[in-house]
Amino acid sequence: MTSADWTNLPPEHNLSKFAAELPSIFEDAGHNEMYGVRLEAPAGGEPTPHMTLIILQKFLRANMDDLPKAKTQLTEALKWRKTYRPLEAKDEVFDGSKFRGLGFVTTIKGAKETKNDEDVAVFNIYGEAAKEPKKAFGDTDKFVRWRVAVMELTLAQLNLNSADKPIPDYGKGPDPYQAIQIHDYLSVSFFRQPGEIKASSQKIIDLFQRYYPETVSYKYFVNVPIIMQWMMGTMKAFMSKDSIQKMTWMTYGNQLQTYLGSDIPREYGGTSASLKEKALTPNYGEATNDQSAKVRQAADVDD
Ligand code: HEM
Repeated sequence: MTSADWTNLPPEHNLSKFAAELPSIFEDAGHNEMYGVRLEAPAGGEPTPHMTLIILQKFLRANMDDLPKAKTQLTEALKWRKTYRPLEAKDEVFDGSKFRGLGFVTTIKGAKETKNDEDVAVFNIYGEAAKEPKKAFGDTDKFVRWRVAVMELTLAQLNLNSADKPIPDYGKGPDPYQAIQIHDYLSVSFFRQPGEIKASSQKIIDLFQRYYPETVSYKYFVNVPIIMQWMMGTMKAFMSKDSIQKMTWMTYGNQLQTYLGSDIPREYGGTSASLKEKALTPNYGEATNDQSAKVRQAADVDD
């Protein structure tokens, strides 16, 4: 079955049933925008727009196809977006002295574990932030807002509004509208995790699980010193079984090529430009590059 079949979803399919419930969900949440996409209920005998179905599928998959649970999660996520206004975080100015150098969004061709020609990849250089944990993590709310800005920038790069990637077999195959996530822990070494890191990371893990289901495919943790690999065990306690299965950690940066191929930034031994040269970042109040501005514009949806 090909993506074309999404226009002929049978009414008894869970995605069709979910789409039919959208009007009541919108009314309950008072909002209908998700990741920059205006969700649309089926109307006038027309099929539900492809991008709406892709987003509904994320909520269904995160709930093992349980429709009532998916509906509750979508409603909560829409309510959160209505008040938190995460799209606006992409345009806000963040304190560069706290966050510059910690989050980058780029693209990688030929990643070995995904089926995509090109993937959007988000790099979080948390090893850098751990040198002075109070700076980036001391104010949890500010950190969360910045991390949400990085996430929304990542989702904007996925071009969810273009619906140009095929969705195989009623959504049973891999979802191509997902990013790869890399955490870089270079030069970190703690025997105990500082309290502010623990608080901020737990908060964002919980928030992403609730409001950004199925938006990340594979997660790589690089430059994890052997002495710190115990942390994997403590982090796993906060994560779903599904996301644990898609995580890989490694001691050295250049091991990333084994999974993502050679088109990775130079600092990981790849052939692509370094993150500082090529990647997008949130706004730190300096002249942003044109590409960043364009991405922000493309994802903007009026409320
Ligand atoms: C000590 C320095 C560290 C800092 C500052 C740090 C920071 C963070 C933050 C802020 C998150 C929240 C998720 C996100 O932003 O995407 C996170 C998640 C996570 N961290 Fe760390 N971390 C550190 C060390 C480690 C180590 C040594 C490991 C073990 C390999 C580890 C494994 C994880 C895992 C598995 C997650 C969950 C990722 C997810 O569900 O997306 N962290 N970390």
